[in-house]
Amino acid sequence: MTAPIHVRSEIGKLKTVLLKRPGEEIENFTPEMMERLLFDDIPFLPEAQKEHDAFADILRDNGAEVLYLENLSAEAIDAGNVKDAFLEEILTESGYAAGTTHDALKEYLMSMSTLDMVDKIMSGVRKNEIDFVPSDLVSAAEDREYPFFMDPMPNLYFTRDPAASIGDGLTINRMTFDARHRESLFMETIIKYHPRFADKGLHVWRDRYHTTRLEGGDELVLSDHVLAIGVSQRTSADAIQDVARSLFDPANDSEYDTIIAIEIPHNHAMMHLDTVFTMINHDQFTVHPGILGEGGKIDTWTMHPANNEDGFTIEHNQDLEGVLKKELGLSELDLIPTGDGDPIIAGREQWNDGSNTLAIAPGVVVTYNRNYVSNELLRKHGLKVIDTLSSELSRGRGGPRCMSMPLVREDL
Ligand SMILES: NC(=[NH2+])NCCC[C@H](N)C(=O)O
Repeated sequence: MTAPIHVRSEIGKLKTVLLKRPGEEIENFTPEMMERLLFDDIPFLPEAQKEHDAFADILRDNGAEVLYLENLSAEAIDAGNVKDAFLEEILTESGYAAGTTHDALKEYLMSMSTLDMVDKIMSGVRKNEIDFVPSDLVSAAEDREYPFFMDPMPNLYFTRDPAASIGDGLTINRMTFDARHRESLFMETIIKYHPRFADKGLHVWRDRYHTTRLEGGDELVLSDHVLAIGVSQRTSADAIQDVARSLFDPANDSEYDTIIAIEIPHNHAMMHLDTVFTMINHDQFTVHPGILGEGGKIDTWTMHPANNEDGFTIEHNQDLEGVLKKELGLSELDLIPTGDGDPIIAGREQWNDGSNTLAIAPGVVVTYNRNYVSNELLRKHGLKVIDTLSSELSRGRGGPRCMSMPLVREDL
C-alpha cells in the first residue's frame, strides 16, 4: 500500500482527496454573524450540496478517491474509542471546560451516534434544542440573547485550510480566527486514530498547538523539494520559520530544502496565497494581477537550510518569475493573469475565486464556471479546464483548491 499521505507537487494526478460536504452549518446563522464567521452571504443549502456533489463527481470521474471529513472523523473517534475525550476537547475549545452548561452539552452530544454527534458539532448547537436553562455568570451577564451554545463551523467545506499535506506528512494548523480554531481538531483526531492513518509513520511537520498562525490555503507544494508559503492575513512569518526548521531538520527526514515565502496583501478577498496564485502545470501558474506592484514586483524570501542559529538562510527578491524559474529549474514560465488583466474582470473573478484553481493532473484544472473570462484564457494557454457549478459554493469565499485537501497525488 502507498503511504496514506503522499503529496510531492501541486499538479500530480490526484489519487485521494478529502472533502467536507456542506451541511446545516452553512445556513445555521444570521446576517449579523456572517462577518465573524468569515462568510459574505448565506448560501442556499440544497443547491450548495448539489454543487458540491457535482464537484466530487468530477474528481471521482477523473480517477480520484473522495473521502469525507465528517465520516473519517466519526470513524476515527470510534476506532480510537475516544468519544469522551474528543467531546471534552471540543467543549473546552468551545468555551466550556467545566460547569453545568458543559455537563448539559456533554450529555446531549454523548447520547447521539458518533456520526450524528460529529455532524451536530459541525452544524452548531442552539440554546433552544436542549432542555436546559443555564444559570452561570456567562449566560446571565454576557450571552443572554445569543442563540447558540456552540457556533456552527460553516468554513469546514474548505478542507484545504485546517491541515496541509507536504510530502509524506502534513501540518495540522493553528488557525487565525476563532471562527475556524476548532476545525483542525478533526484532522488531528483522524491522524491519531483512524486506522488508515494512525501508526503509519506519518510526519506531523507542525501541530496545532502553537500561538503563531498557519493555514493550508497559504501552503503550496511546488515540487518534491520546494514549497511556497504565503505571508498573509492568515499565515504569519514566524509560523513559516517553524515549518522551515521542522522540514530542514535532518532528523525529520523531509525532502524539502526550499521555502519561498511570498508576501500578499492582508485582506479578506485575498486571505490566502491560493486565492491569488496557484500552480497548474509544470511551468504554468495563475496569478492575480492585483498582487503585483509596479513592474510586476512582489516581495519574496527564499529560505534554505543552513548551519547557523536560525537553521536557515533567507534571500529577499522581488521578481517572482525569476525566483520560480531558479528554484524549479525552469527556462520558461507562463504566469496567466486572472481576468485576462482587465482590472474590473480581474477584481470580480478573483473575488469569486478565479485564481483558485485545483490541478487534478498536470495541465488539467477544476475551476468555478462563473469565472468564464479566466477559464477561457486558461484554455487559450492550452490547459484542460473542467468548470464546476458555483452559484452557492462561492458565497463562502473559496474555490476548488480551497474545497479540497489532496492526500495522495501521483509523483511526476
Ligand atoms: N484556501 C482558501 N483560500 N480557503 C478559503 C477560505 C474561505 C473562508 N471563508 C475563510 O475565510 O477562511
